[in-house]
Amino acid sequence: MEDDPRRARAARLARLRGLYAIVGDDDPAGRAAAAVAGGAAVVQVRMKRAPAGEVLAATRRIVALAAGRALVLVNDRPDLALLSGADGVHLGEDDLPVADARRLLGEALLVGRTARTVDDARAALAAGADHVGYGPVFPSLTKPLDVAPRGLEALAATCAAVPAPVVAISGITLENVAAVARAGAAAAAVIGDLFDRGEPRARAEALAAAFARGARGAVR
Ligand SMILES: Cc1ncc(COP(=O)(O)OP(=O)(O)O)c(N)n1
Ligand SMILES: Cc1nc(C(=O)O)sc1CCOP(=O)(O)O
Ligand SMILES: [Mg+2]
Repeated sequence: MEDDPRRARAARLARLRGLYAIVGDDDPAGRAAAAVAGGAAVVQVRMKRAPAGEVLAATRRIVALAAGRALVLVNDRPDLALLSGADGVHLGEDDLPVADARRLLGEALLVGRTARTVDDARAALAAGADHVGYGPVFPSLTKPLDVAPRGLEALAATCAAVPAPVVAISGITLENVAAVARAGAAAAAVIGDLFDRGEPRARAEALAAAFARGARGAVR
Protein backbone atom coordinates (compact mmCIF):
# COMPACT_ATOMS: atom_id res chain seq x y z
CA MET A 1 0.00 0.00 0.00
CA GLU A 2 1.45 3.44 -0.87
CA ASP A 3 2.71 5.03 2.36
CA ASP A 4 1.11 8.44 2.02
CA PRO A 5 -1.98 8.15 -0.16
CA ARG A 6 -2.51 11.88 -0.62
CA ARG A 7 1.11 12.35 -1.63
CA ALA A 8 0.72 9.43 -4.04
CA ARG A 9 -2.35 11.06 -5.58
CA ALA A 10 -0.59 14.40 -5.89
CA ALA A 11 2.27 12.67 -7.69
CA ARG A 12 -0.19 11.05 -10.11
CA LEU A 13 -1.97 14.35 -10.71
CA ALA A 14 1.36 16.01 -11.54
CA ARG A 15 1.77 13.44 -14.33
CA LEU A 16 -1.67 14.16 -15.79
CA ARG A 17 -0.19 16.41 -18.50
CA GLY A 18 -0.02 16.32 -22.26
CA LEU A 19 -1.35 13.62 -24.57
CA TYR A 20 -4.11 11.42 -23.05
CA ALA A 21 -4.73 8.43 -25.32
CA ILE A 22 -8.01 6.53 -25.13
CA VAL A 23 -7.94 2.90 -26.30
CA GLY A 24 -11.04 0.78 -26.91
CA ASP A 25 -11.99 -2.77 -27.83
CA ASP A 26 -9.80 -2.98 -30.91
CA ASP A 27 -6.24 -4.02 -29.99
CA PRO A 28 -6.16 -2.06 -26.71
CA ALA A 29 -2.71 -3.22 -25.62
CA GLY A 30 -1.18 -2.67 -29.07
CA ARG A 31 -2.64 0.80 -29.32
CA ALA A 32 -1.58 1.62 -25.76
CA ALA A 33 1.98 0.47 -26.48
CA ALA A 34 2.19 2.67 -29.60
CA ALA A 35 0.71 5.69 -27.81
CA VAL A 36 3.07 5.36 -24.84
CA ALA A 37 6.06 4.85 -27.13
CA GLY A 38 5.03 8.06 -28.86
CA GLY A 39 4.93 10.01 -25.63
CA ALA A 40 1.37 9.72 -24.36
CA ALA A 41 1.37 10.58 -20.64
CA VAL A 42 -1.95 8.85 -19.99
CA VAL A 43 -3.78 5.84 -21.40
CA GLN A 44 -7.47 5.35 -20.69
CA VAL A 45 -8.93 1.89 -21.22
CA ARG A 46 -12.41 2.41 -22.66
CA MET A 47 -13.57 -1.03 -23.71
CA LYS A 48 -17.31 -0.91 -24.25
CA ARG A 49 -18.04 -4.34 -25.78
CA ALA A 50 -15.71 -6.78 -24.07
CA PRO A 51 -16.73 -8.81 -20.99
CA ALA A 52 -15.35 -7.59 -17.67
CA GLY A 53 -12.74 -10.38 -17.43
CA GLU A 54 -11.32 -9.39 -20.82
CA VAL A 55 -11.22 -5.72 -19.84
CA LEU A 56 -9.39 -6.68 -16.64
CA ALA A 57 -6.83 -8.80 -18.49
CA ALA A 58 -6.20 -6.11 -21.11
CA THR A 59 -5.87 -3.40 -18.45
CA ARG A 60 -3.35 -5.49 -16.52
CA ARG A 61 -1.28 -5.82 -19.70
CA ILE A 62 -1.48 -2.08 -20.27
CA VAL A 63 -0.54 -1.29 -16.65
CA ALA A 64 2.54 -3.48 -17.09
CA LEU A 65 3.64 -1.95 -20.41
CA ALA A 66 2.95 1.63 -19.27
CA ALA A 67 4.70 1.27 -15.90
CA GLY A 68 6.82 4.31 -15.10
CA ARG A 69 5.98 5.99 -18.42
CA ALA A 70 2.25 6.69 -18.48
CA LEU A 71 -0.70 6.75 -16.12
CA VAL A 72 -3.43 4.18 -16.77
CA LEU A 73 -7.08 5.04 -16.07
CA VAL A 74 -10.08 2.77 -16.57
CA ASN A 75 -13.30 4.18 -18.02
CA ASP A 76 -16.55 3.41 -16.17
CA ARG A 77 -15.29 0.65 -13.84
CA PRO A 78 -13.63 1.54 -10.49
CA ASP A 79 -13.61 -2.15 -9.54
CA LEU A 80 -11.49 -2.99 -12.58
CA ALA A 81 -9.26 0.02 -11.91
CA LEU A 82 -8.60 -1.35 -8.42
CA LEU A 83 -8.11 -4.98 -9.47
CA SER A 84 -5.80 -4.13 -12.39
CA GLY A 85 -3.37 -1.91 -10.50
CA ALA A 86 -4.34 1.09 -12.60
CA ASP A 87 -3.85 4.69 -11.48
CA GLY A 88 -7.55 5.49 -11.36
CA VAL A 89 -10.94 5.64 -13.01
CA HIS A 90 -12.90 7.98 -15.28
CA LEU A 91 -16.64 8.32 -14.56
CA GLY A 92 -19.53 9.78 -16.52
CA GLU A 93 -23.16 10.37 -15.75
CA ASP A 94 -24.08 6.74 -16.42
CA ASP A 95 -21.41 5.42 -14.04
CA LEU A 96 -21.13 5.10 -10.26
CA PRO A 97 -21.29 8.37 -8.30
CA VAL A 98 -17.90 9.93 -7.65
CA ALA A 99 -18.25 9.58 -3.86
CA ASP A 100 -18.83 5.83 -4.11
CA ALA A 101 -15.93 5.33 -6.48
CA ARG A 102 -13.72 7.34 -4.11
CA ARG A 103 -14.77 5.05 -1.22
CA LEU A 104 -13.80 2.04 -3.30
CA LEU A 105 -10.50 3.43 -4.61
CA GLY A 106 -9.27 5.26 -1.52
CA GLU A 107 -7.18 8.44 -1.53
CA ALA A 108 -4.15 7.39 -3.56
CA LEU A 109 -5.82 6.75 -6.92
CA LEU A 110 -7.26 9.26 -9.39
CA VAL A 111 -10.96 9.82 -9.94
CA GLY A 112 -11.87 11.78 -13.06
CA ARG A 113 -15.39 12.86 -13.93
CA THR A 114 -16.96 14.11 -17.14
CA ALA A 115 -18.06 17.74 -16.94
CA ARG A 116 -20.15 19.65 -19.51
CA THR A 117 -20.17 22.90 -17.51
CA VAL A 118 -18.15 24.65 -14.79
CA ASP A 119 -20.91 23.76 -12.32
CA ASP A 120 -20.56 20.09 -13.28
CA ALA A 121 -16.83 20.35 -12.62
CA ARG A 122 -17.27 22.02 -9.23
CA ALA A 123 -19.82 19.39 -8.20
CA ALA A 124 -17.48 16.59 -9.26
CA LEU A 125 -14.60 18.04 -7.22
CA ALA A 126 -16.85 18.56 -4.21
CA ALA A 127 -17.86 14.89 -4.44
CA GLY A 128 -14.24 13.72 -4.39
CA ALA A 129 -12.99 13.83 -7.96
CA ASP A 130 -9.48 15.21 -8.46
CA HIS A 131 -9.78 16.15 -12.16
CA VAL A 132 -12.41 16.49 -14.85
CA GLY A 133 -12.80 15.54 -18.49
CA TYR A 134 -14.37 18.58 -20.15
CA GLY A 135 -16.14 18.39 -23.45
CA PRO A 136 -17.23 18.04 -26.06
CA VAL A 137 -14.78 20.77 -27.15
CA PHE A 138 -15.22 20.09 -30.88
CA PRO A 139 -17.53 17.69 -32.80
CA SER A 140 -16.39 14.08 -32.49
CA LEU A 141 -16.27 11.55 -35.32
CA THR A 142 -15.90 8.75 -32.75
CA LYS A 143 -18.75 9.26 -30.34
CA PRO A 144 -22.24 10.54 -31.15
CA LEU A 145 -23.05 13.30 -28.65
CA ASP A 146 -26.38 14.83 -27.67
CA VAL A 147 -24.71 18.01 -26.42
CA ALA A 148 -23.39 20.88 -28.52
CA PRO A 149 -19.62 21.34 -28.82
CA ARG A 150 -18.41 23.91 -26.28
CA GLY A 151 -15.47 25.37 -28.20
CA LEU A 152 -12.12 26.82 -27.16
CA GLU A 153 -13.47 29.90 -25.37
CA ALA A 154 -15.64 27.79 -23.07
CA LEU A 155 -12.68 25.44 -22.52
CA ALA A 156 -10.47 28.38 -21.54
CA ALA A 157 -13.13 29.75 -19.18
CA THR A 158 -13.53 26.31 -17.58
CA CYS A 159 -9.76 25.87 -17.14
CA ALA A 160 -9.58 29.32 -15.50
CA ALA A 161 -12.52 28.61 -13.18
CA VAL A 162 -11.79 25.03 -12.09
CA PRO A 163 -9.05 24.55 -9.43
CA ALA A 164 -8.03 21.14 -10.72
CA PRO A 165 -6.61 19.62 -13.90
CA VAL A 166 -8.98 19.79 -16.88
CA VAL A 167 -8.64 17.13 -19.57
CA ALA A 168 -10.12 18.38 -22.84
CA ILE A 169 -11.94 15.85 -25.01
CA SER A 170 -13.78 15.48 -28.31
CA GLY A 171 -12.60 16.24 -31.80
CA ILE A 172 -9.04 17.07 -30.80
CA THR A 173 -6.60 16.87 -33.70
CA LEU A 174 -3.05 17.77 -34.62
CA GLU A 175 -4.45 21.01 -36.07
CA ASN A 176 -6.15 22.20 -32.85
CA VAL A 177 -4.25 20.50 -30.01
CA ALA A 178 -1.86 23.43 -29.44
CA ALA A 179 -4.84 25.77 -29.07
CA VAL A 180 -6.34 23.30 -26.57
CA ALA A 181 -3.10 23.52 -24.57
CA ARG A 182 -3.00 27.33 -24.83
CA ALA A 183 -6.56 27.38 -23.47
CA GLY A 184 -5.17 25.88 -20.28
CA ALA A 185 -6.07 22.20 -20.54
CA ALA A 186 -3.77 19.98 -18.51
CA ALA A 187 -4.15 17.23 -21.10
CA ALA A 188 -5.84 16.46 -24.40
CA ALA A 189 -7.82 13.21 -24.73
CA VAL A 190 -7.71 11.80 -28.23
CA ILE A 191 -9.05 8.75 -30.06
CA GLY A 192 -9.64 9.29 -33.76
CA ASP A 193 -6.80 11.61 -34.66
CA LEU A 194 -4.35 9.36 -32.83
CA PHE A 195 -5.42 5.97 -34.16
CA ASP A 196 -7.06 6.68 -37.49
CA ARG A 197 -4.48 9.02 -39.02
CA GLY A 198 -1.46 6.92 -39.96
CA GLU A 199 1.01 5.15 -37.69
CA PRO A 200 -0.10 5.79 -34.06
CA ARG A 201 3.38 6.08 -32.52
CA ALA A 202 4.39 8.82 -34.97
CA ARG A 203 1.01 10.52 -34.59
CA ALA A 204 1.37 10.42 -30.80
CA GLU A 205 4.80 12.05 -31.09
CA ALA A 206 3.36 14.82 -33.24
CA LEU A 207 0.35 15.38 -30.98
CA ALA A 208 2.48 15.39 -27.81
CA ALA A 209 4.97 17.84 -29.34
CA ALA A 210 2.21 20.15 -30.57
CA PHE A 211 0.55 20.09 -27.15
CA ALA A 212 3.87 20.95 -25.48
CA ARG A 213 4.41 23.89 -27.83
CA GLY A 214 0.94 25.16 -27.06
CA ALA A 215 1.43 24.73 -23.35
CA ARG A 216 4.53 26.93 -23.58
CA GLY A 217 2.38 29.50 -25.31
CA ALA A 218 4.51 29.05 -28.38
CA VAL A 219 3.01 29.91 -31.71
CA ARG A 220 3.09 26.77 -33.89
C1 LIG B 1 -11.01 12.23 -20.22
C2 LIG B 1 -12.40 11.81 -20.53
N1 LIG B 1 -13.40 12.74 -20.50
C3 LIG B 1 -14.67 12.35 -20.78
C4 LIG B 1 -14.95 11.05 -21.11
C5 LIG B 1 -16.36 10.59 -21.37
O1 LIG B 1 -16.67 9.68 -20.34
P1 LIG B 1 -18.18 9.24 -20.09
O2 LIG B 1 -19.00 10.46 -19.86
O3 LIG B 1 -18.17 8.23 -19.01
O4 LIG B 1 -18.61 8.57 -21.46
P2 LIG B 1 -17.98 7.23 -22.06
O5 LIG B 1 -16.53 7.52 -22.36
O6 LIG B 1 -18.13 6.17 -21.01
O7 LIG B 1 -18.79 6.99 -23.30
C6 LIG B 1 -13.90 10.11 -21.12
N2 LIG B 1 -14.13 8.81 -21.43
N3 LIG B 1 -12.64 10.51 -20.83
C1 LIG C 1 -15.13 9.12 -25.45
C2 LIG C 1 -15.64 10.50 -25.70
N1 LIG C 1 -16.35 11.17 -24.76
C3 LIG C 1 -16.72 12.37 -25.19
C4 LIG C 1 -17.56 13.29 -24.39
O1 LIG C 1 -17.62 14.50 -24.73
O2 LIG C 1 -18.16 12.78 -23.43
S1 LIG C 1 -16.21 12.71 -26.76
C5 LIG C 1 -15.46 11.19 -26.87
C6 LIG C 1 -14.78 10.71 -28.12
C7 LIG C 1 -13.39 11.26 -28.27
O3 LIG C 1 -12.88 10.73 -29.48
P1 LIG C 1 -12.28 11.66 -30.64
O4 LIG C 1 -10.95 12.18 -30.09
O5 LIG C 1 -12.09 10.73 -31.80
O6 LIG C 1 -13.27 12.77 -30.90
MG1 LIG D 1 -18.23 6.26 -18.92
